[in-house]
Amino acid sequence: MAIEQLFDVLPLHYLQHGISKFGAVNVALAVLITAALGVLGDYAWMLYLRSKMPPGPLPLPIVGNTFQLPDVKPWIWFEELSKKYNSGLITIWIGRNPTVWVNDAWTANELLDKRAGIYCSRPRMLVFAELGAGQNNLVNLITTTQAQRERFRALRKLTHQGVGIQQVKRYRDFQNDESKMVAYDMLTTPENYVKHFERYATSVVSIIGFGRRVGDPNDPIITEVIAVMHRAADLNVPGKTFPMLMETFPVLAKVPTEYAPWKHGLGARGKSHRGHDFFYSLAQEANEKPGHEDCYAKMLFREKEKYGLRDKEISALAGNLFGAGSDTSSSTLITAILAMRAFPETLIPAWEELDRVVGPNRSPSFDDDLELPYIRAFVKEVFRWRSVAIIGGQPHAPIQDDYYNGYLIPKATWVQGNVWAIHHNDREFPEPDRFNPYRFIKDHPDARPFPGERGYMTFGWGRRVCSGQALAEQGTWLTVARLIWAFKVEPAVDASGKPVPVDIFDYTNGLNMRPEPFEVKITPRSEEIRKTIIREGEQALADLAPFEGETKYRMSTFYKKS
Ligand code: HEM
Repeated sequence: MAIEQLFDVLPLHYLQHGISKFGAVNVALAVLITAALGVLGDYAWMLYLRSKMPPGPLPLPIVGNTFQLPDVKPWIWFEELSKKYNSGLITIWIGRNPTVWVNDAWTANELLDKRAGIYCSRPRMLVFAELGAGQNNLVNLITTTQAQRERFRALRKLTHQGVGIQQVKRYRDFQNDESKMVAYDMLTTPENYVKHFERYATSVVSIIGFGRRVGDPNDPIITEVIAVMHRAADLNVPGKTFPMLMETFPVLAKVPTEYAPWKHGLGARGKSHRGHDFFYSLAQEANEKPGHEDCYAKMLFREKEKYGLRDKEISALAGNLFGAGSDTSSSTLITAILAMRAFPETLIPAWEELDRVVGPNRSPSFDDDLELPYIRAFVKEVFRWRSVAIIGGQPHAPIQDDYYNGYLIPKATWVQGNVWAIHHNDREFPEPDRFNPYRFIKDHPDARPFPGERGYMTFGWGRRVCSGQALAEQGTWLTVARLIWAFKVEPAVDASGKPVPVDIFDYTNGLNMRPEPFEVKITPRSEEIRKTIIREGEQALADLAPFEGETKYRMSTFYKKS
């Protein structure tokens, strides 16, 4: 577009030549007039597009709606706007980029699922992709050309060979064992429940990826990877501090980081994508180590030639397990604890069901699933109530101009599913902030129609739906069922003996959100159950022994914020 090109085509020597020939004042005037005309023309183009696109607040030239964005949690504002304009789709201009927000389950289903062939691409993303995980990483891959689509299919196929529906059934035993370790660790340090969940989630993907478990909750791989994920999740929330100028003027991303405060330390020259080297090193280390022949890293090296895999792709595929799988899965479990603490009445039918079907002498396993419909509903409600990927992960982008209800959605527009609004609509979920598993019990008066068989949109849509969904659903079922079976979750008490309240709205501001730290009292439901947890935990630890091992690599030595 005009303005962007202006920056690209104004080499300095032309300017110097112009000044010596026409004088500084005249050149300055000419530059000013050209710039003003450029801005005007550009704004006219923005307004023209706006008249065709879904409704939304009036954008300003160059900055769009950026300075109207709230300081935190813009998804709540988008939900309000969607109600105000009475439209499932709204347009928000982040700088000069129009972004379309889908606030309604039926519209999301219509566009992102039913028209999956059109909405299968990602837009160009400076912050998340080019300065972050890489635009050629599967999660960010643009699929507008045939060659890109073929690469996407190959990378996605390889991911499915690691965590596809059939594959994850093979992981049930060790995933179950790691989940038993959570219950076991909760007996001694229940106050560290967040750490136990992070260890569990990281260990599961580490075993899958590298044949190596993560046994220590303070292992730097947990803290370092999750810290990077939180930073990426914070930086990518559209807001006044969102480095949106770069998305509008990609040329700004080329300015050396030390002179570019708007880059927030991203993409330091010569250090960009260093995280990749870390994951490549982990994968190579696993590949060279004897044993665990079926781990994902070894599979990637085996398939390297067949798929023409570059080192960066191996690194990205291996890294995605951690990047996409550890923070998301652990945050979901923290939400489950918050729900148990804030809505204790929902545990009573769960305990009744578990006591009837499972009893105190063993913990629940997958084989019980069909006989535990309320537990299944409970887990679904955890996914719905406070979905971790609150704006549905990365944006989709249509590969051609598309129309919906007469509105234009131009090719390559950011189209983002507002999962908050979708799961918060009281037409589908009456009293949406109330945690209520009965919404997912068939024919129950609290159940409402919802597109798709799962009843929630926590894992995204269409061809970009989360590759790790089966693994995450399986692991969340196992761990939530076990936690309910094992523990009472009650208010913590302060020094004066008063119960410590919790706030069900007090969540972080990242696009992967989790509850802010809260205190809670977690104790075994009975002495018999406590003994079972110990017995099963000791057995699980013995069964997990073949996965014990150390890595010599640390993320912090590869990936430095400048
Ligand atoms: C509770 C846990 C999880 C949640 C809520 C979640 C959610 C999501 C969402 C919303 C997306 C974007 C989908 C879209 O663009 O429509 C996504 C993408 C993705 N997720 Fe997950 N995820 C979870 C766990 C995992 C795990 C455990 C893995 C792998 C081990 C994983 C791997 C991926 C990958 C590779 C993509 C990119 C797919 C693509 O662009 O083609 N996720 N996830």
